[in-house]
Amino acid sequence: APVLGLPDPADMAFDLYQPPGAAHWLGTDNFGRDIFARVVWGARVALIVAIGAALLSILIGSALGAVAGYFGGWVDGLLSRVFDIFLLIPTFFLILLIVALFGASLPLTIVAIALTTWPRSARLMRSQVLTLKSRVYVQAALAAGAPHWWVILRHVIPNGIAPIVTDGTILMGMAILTEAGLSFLGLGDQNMVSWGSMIFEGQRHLRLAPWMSIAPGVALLVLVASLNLLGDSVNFAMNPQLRTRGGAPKRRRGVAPPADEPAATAGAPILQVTDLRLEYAAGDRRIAAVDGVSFSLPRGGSLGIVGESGCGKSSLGSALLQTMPNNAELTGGTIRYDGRAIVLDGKPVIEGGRSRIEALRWTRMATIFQSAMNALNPVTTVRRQMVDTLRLHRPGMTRDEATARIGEVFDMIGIPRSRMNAYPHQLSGGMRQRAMIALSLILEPELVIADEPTTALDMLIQDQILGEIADLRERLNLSLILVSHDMGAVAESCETVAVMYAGRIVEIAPTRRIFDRPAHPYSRTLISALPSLTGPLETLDSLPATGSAAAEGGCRFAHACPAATALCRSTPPPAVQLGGNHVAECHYAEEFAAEPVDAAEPTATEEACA
Ligand SMILES: Nc1ncnc2c1ncn2[C@@H]1O[C@H](COP(=O)(O)OP(=O)(O)OP(=O)(O)O)[C@@H](O)[C@H]1O
Repeated sequence: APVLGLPDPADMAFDLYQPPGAAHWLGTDNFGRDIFARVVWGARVALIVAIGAALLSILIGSALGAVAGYFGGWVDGLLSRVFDIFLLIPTFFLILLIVALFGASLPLTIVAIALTTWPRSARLMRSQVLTLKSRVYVQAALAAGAPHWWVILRHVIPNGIAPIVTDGTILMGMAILTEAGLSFLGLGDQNMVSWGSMIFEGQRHLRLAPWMSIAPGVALLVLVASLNLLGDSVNFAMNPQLRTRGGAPKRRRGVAPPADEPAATAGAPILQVTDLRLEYAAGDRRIAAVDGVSFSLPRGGSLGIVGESGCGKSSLGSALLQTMPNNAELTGGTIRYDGRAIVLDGKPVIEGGRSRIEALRWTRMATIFQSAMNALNPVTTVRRQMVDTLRLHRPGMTRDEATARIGEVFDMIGIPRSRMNAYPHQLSGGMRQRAMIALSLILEPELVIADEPTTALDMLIQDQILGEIADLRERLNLSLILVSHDMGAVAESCETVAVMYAGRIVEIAPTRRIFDRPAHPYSRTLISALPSLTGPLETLDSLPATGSAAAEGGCRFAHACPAATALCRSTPPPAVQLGGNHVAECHYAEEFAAEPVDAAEPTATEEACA
């Protein structure tokens, strides 16, 4: 108010009960005091109470909540009872007691509000910490020798604070309303201008000067509503996931099936992808994660998609199933399942009010996720999750029939039936991944998309699981897409290999053929990086990070290619057909294909392919 040059809120004039006008924007009260000046001064009291009470409440609540959640056991039991006791104390009663004992003052009002609201922050922080403490980065910090207080301060509180800060803005609103209520009752600090006391005075003169109570009432409403909106914005700003993935899966605008679409033809590939493009919105940037991918998978066939981390393999997998995050968009391309379009020009095909992919997902096209621990619901038994999936798609199925079907799939995957009622955390990593495979097969799909199904498992279990997938594929005549960064794993399980680099399939060929005659220098690098079974140990060359040559118009691998020429740097390579379903995007594909890769020693994979 002093900055705005407003009159002193206590200044009295002779213009009593002046309605709002040019001289007094919000009018004057029964003593001729300027209401606008008093509303602005009142805002100061409201904000002091709001910030003071919320800060105190969050500080006490977060600290005690973090300790309770982190240490658990009797510490948690004791502190939780303390939270409960404080939650039971009525704020007004406590303040009445304080006013009676110490007299009314603003700091005491702040302390009283904080004393009754901190358990709210404490409970919130406790539940955050209960989840966070089992995270791997917390375990890693402890294993590295960090003391508990450091782990709480450095890892637990910063990761759990976002919802508490958001709740803090709601606490601020509550504190303002409580202070206004107290002042209304005459229990506030009488030396300060408060909206509550203004409303009280206003209601006594309501007929004569309604503006006296309307002005502080509206100010109260606007400030509390603004704080709630601020809470939403703080949450949005502190949680990057809300900006990218937040909310329910996005409903994407669909298209009707093409009028001239032929009926499903026998012998059509189970999956046919043409020029598929997927982009992510990351702030102002667009990331073209899948940049014109085409391939075709025959029924019962198997395709391995390999490439380095970040080349777009998982994005391609999610585009095929239409399970992309909300910041992803298909910007073009067609996907046909069994001859019928499920995506046309980047848009999902809708038929009878439902997208075709929804009708196919899990029943005919299933997926095996990368990390079974994240994919399986931790608070539900494996059997329960499978029963739910079965009954969702087959509503007539009884619980006993569902359990019998789960038993069959468990036998097939090699998990003892007795483990059906286990929770995911009670299973070993390999068993959990097998349970994930069982879940993907429960509805007898025709096509399975496995995204790095053996990551995080030891070599022996990796090998067993890949062997089981290959075996199941043969027994059930499944079609398989295996996404992996491991050329060897793909060679063991798939008939065809597609090598991806910077969002494109740069080479695709039957497995034996790509190992014998790789025609793209990137595939050659991947193959020569496979360990030799009998040769001496070699130091591997590393590749520079994915380049931006594509943006400049050349081959996207040119910056890392030992054989790149001026042509590679200036002109995008054509898709060179090398015969026998072998295609490579390289200006010199024919020359490379004529040159065997490293004939000296058989690699582990070559043995597997043989
Ligand atoms: N949700 C997202 N928002 C923004 N960019 C993303 C998102 N997910 C992936 N990307 C980017 O898209 C590109 C392709 O990522 P993708 O996860 O598909 O690669 P990948 O080959 O599967 O890698 P990895 O083997 O490590 O899983 C990368 O540049 C990645 O940073």
